[in-house]
Amino acid sequence: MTQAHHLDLENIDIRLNGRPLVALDTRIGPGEVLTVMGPSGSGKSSLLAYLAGFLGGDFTASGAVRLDDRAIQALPAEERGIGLLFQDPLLFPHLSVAGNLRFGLPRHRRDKRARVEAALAHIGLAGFGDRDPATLSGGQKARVALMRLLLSEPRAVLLDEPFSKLDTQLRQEMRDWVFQHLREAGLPSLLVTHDYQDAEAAGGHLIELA
Ligand SMILES: Nc1ncnc2c1ncn2[C@@H]1O[C@H](COP(=O)(O)OP(=O)(O)OP(=O)(O)O)[C@@H](O)[C@H]1O
Repeated sequence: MTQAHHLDLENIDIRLNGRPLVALDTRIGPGEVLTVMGPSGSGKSSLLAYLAGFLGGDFTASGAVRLDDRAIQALPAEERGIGLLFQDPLLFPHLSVAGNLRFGLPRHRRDKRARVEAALAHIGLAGFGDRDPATLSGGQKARVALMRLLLSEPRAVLLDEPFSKLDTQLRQEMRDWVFQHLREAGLPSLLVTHDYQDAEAAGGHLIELA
């Protein structure tokens, strides 16, 4: 484990046009995954949007979001230190695979080339650096997306249905792979999913929004 981070969600109260939508008070420790489930419209995406810093205008929210004891709920999204992983890998089509990974690296990092090479080897894609991301398989794209996220050195991660577009076998492999990496990186994570097997593989607490 390189570093240990923790995320505190203190008395979070999200309302939509004044009506209570999400109420939550919990801590996510280093390497832990909190799974959030619930029916369509119960507020899962709104919770992620609040934590990430882009909740829409019809919503109001109160409560503190502390990342490593620092309140971040008033910071702009890019200053929060939170990484996002979505359903689609969202690789930049105009960049090579290596270019996508390089994009994740903080600007001040030196030895970028060596880091990207090491990252490619780590995800089993040594020699794939010059490839167009469109030529990768679904699983390869997903691995590049997670590695790009980890290279950006987030202090917490939000995952929004990250496996839902993968077929059953790949889904199983990817969930184990992703959760293992998040654990090893000591990152507190929040997973939104409709799949109980995702929750089981995540291994942490589960909350269900009503
Ligand atoms: N930009 C928006 N402006 C106004 N209302 C919104 C907006 N986005 C979502 N809503 C409403 O907020 C409520 C919660 O939506 P949200 O997307 O958070 O639910 P969800 O649990 O993520 O649903 P799903 O599982 O379908 O993705 C719903 O009633 C939805 O219609």
